[in-house]
Amino acid sequence: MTQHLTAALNRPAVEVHKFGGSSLASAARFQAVADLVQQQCGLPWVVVSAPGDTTDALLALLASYDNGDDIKPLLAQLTTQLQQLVTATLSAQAAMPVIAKLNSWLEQVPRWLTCRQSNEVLAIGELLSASLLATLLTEQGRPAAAIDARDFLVFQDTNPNWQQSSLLLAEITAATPPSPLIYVVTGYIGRNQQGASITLGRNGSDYSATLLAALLAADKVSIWTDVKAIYSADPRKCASAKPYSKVNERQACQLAALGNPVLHARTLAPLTGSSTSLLVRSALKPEETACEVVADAPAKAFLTSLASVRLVSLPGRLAVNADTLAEQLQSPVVVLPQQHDGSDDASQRWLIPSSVWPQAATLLQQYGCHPLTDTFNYYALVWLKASAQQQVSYFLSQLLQQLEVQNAYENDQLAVWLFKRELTVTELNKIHQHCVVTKPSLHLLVAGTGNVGAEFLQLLPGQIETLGNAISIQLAGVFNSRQAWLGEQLNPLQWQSELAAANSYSEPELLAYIRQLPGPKVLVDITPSRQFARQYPDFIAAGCHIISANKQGVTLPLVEYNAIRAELASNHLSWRSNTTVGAGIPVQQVVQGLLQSGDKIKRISGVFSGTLSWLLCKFDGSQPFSGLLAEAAELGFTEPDPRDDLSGIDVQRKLLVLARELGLSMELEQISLQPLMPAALAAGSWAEAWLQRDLLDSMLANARDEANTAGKLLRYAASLTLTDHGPEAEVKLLQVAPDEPLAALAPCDNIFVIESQWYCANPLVLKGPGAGKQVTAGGIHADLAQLCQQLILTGASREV
Ligand SMILES: NC(=O)C1=CN([C@@H]2O[C@H](COP(=O)(O)OP(=O)(O)OC[C@H]3O[C@@H](n4cnc5c(N)ncnc54)[C@H](OP(=O)(O)O)[C@@H]3O)[C@@H](O)[C@H]2O)C=CC1
Ligand SMILES: N[C@@H](CC=O)C(=O)O
Repeated sequence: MTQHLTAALNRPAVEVHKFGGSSLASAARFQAVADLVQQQCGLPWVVVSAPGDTTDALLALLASYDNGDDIKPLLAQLTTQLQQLVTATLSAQAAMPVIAKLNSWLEQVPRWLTCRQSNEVLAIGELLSASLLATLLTEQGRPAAAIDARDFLVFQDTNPNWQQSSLLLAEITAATPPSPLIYVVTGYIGRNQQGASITLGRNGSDYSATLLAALLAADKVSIWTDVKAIYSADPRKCASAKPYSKVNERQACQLAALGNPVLHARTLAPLTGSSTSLLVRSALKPEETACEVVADAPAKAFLTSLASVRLVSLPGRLAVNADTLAEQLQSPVVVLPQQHDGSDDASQRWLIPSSVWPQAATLLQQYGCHPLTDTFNYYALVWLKASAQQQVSYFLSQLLQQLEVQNAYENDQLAVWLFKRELTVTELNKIHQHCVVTKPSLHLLVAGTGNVGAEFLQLLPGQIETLGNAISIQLAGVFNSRQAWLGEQLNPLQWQSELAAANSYSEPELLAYIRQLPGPKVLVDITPSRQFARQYPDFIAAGCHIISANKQGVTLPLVEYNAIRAELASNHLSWRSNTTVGAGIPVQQVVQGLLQSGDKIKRISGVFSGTLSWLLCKFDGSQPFSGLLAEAAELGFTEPDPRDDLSGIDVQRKLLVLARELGLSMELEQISLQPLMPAALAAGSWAEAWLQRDLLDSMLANARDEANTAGKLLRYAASLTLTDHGPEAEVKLLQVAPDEPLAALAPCDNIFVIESQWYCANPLVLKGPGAGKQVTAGGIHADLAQLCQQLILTGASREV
């Protein structure tokens, strides 16, 4: 390869930009390419493919001619299509010479066909792209010249003739006028030593670009495509495919040799050993970071497939190697790793695409190589490993067995699996999750933005950061009873202003949005709404794990509660509700821990209401009870409607939650309840009840006086006892002696006294603040962190 041309051109930095057919499929996309070219610094060199599917249309024309059909209709259709492209892209005046050239090429088609000069026909698409783009750039004030690559790109057999090509290119640039020009070069075509046009095969324009870059000793080649990177797998099939920003050269070559569509096998060859960097960039999203192919990038994991291949067993010593055959076939030939089955079988196994098998068989015969056994047709999946340490795990091998893998070949760098049928997208995704370590990502939806919900959201950015190394939590929705702020990657710092500006929503709209979010996803219910909790089955069917601070769901009548559990089980989803009892105190976890480790719980009792604990601890007669109640509400201890606390229903619900944790099929009505408010306050709204607070004050003053007289303290207590006749559960106001465990509470404390087979004489006691927005929001985050842990351990997206 020569580098003299760059010196002769005396340009500070040389960049080659290649645009494929889909980037040039319409006038709008030509315009976008022209804009992109103009944004590049200096004088970029541009390599273009044929517009859209022009090459396919030309190939169809050739096939039609070979079949003896009349080509006129196809030719007329193509002529119209290309002329329209030109007129839609350029002004009338600028279009005229381009149309004239196009017509002259198309008019020669019948003659070329007769003379069997099919490559002349195939060149038309690239010639048009170069001419059209150069004219468009010039029209926009950036003088450009179209170059037919056949004027300089010369091949000897299948190899470029570097010296001749370099000299010819220098002559072209020397002959152009001195004003600075952007050169737009045709991809895909060249000339052989005899002067005949040749084409460079599938994705040949990429190869043209790297050949040109080598001739120019360019600093950089950008391959502009419709994808933004080289992915761990085909992103159209694998939802969790990872875009890589750097891919090492060895693996890029391997991928190309395996027929991966992003890079052509020969694309990389001209740059081997040079300092030219190769970038894959998205023409649709040019602002996104490019993916660079570099020599020393760490290896990554990839999964790539060959849809229909022949497995060919050949003798150990061969007169031809796989690379040579691949070159001749212009198609991948994959050498399979040896199977270490203990035999001394020295034969080689190659995979050859079925589409080129007839030619391959003929070539092999010419080299005197005869397949040892019959060849078979397979779908092949290849895993390029990120390191030699990556092995086929137990779970992966189980999965492969389930999918009826026929043959498996593995070495330190890759594993190849052969199947009798093409794998489905779901199957591919499952294998991908085992082969490519991806950080799970969890979509989070938050319902309820009141007292506790706002605190939860306030803590969220810190939690996202804390858990960020192992899992990516993406806020995907925040809503209350009025508005919903929905979107896949919301900034939690902006929830207040964004929600305030958000629209109202309907339940079907919300569900439709959630359904289309990729899993895993979690709905965090921080509302007090029973109606909302009744919709859990819909959210679960839409793929959501559930975290409830809302006690309504966990205390629904058994029929509904069991239906939710069944829906969760059939969707393999979980339900966490640790804050429904004891706020941040991990009561349910402790109960579950004891049960799972074989203990038998006999009784759970204590003070389960933070609000009532706070009120009764503080209630010394210096102010009416209702005065303290207003303070408790202000501090965020009370339920949204404080009568849920005063009526004892909140504690009754908590006791039911614990009973159900113990596996008891209980209903709320089975828990006897002594309210801590007069019945008259139950009617109407809370505002109306508040007007009758004197009744409440006098009831509590009386109770306090009675307790004082007995030298005791008031505590609102709950207990669940498992007796031989079944469970007994009650919630009531107690007078306790100052030396009893329930007496020694700080305001707002909950206490849970657990008596079990193991904790018999000396019960297990959990104590701490049982209400308040901070501890509750913290408790919800603990549930979220546990869910994340579960997703990390099980490989989140395996739940797909
Ligand atoms: N405070 C505490 O110590 C503890 C509280 N909890 C539970 O936390 C939950 C929230 O309490 P808190 O924050 O004080 O309540 P708030 O009344 O302050 O806030 C409730 C929020 O839920 C929203 N909401 C109500 N109904 C719906 C619905 N159908 N759909 C969507 N959103 C709805 C409300 O919307 P809008 O703003 O539109 O009215 C509001 O944003 C309750 O279930 C409570 O029992 C659990 C443990 C401890
Ligand atoms: N209002 C409740 C809040 C927590 O569940 C209580 O006071 O315990």
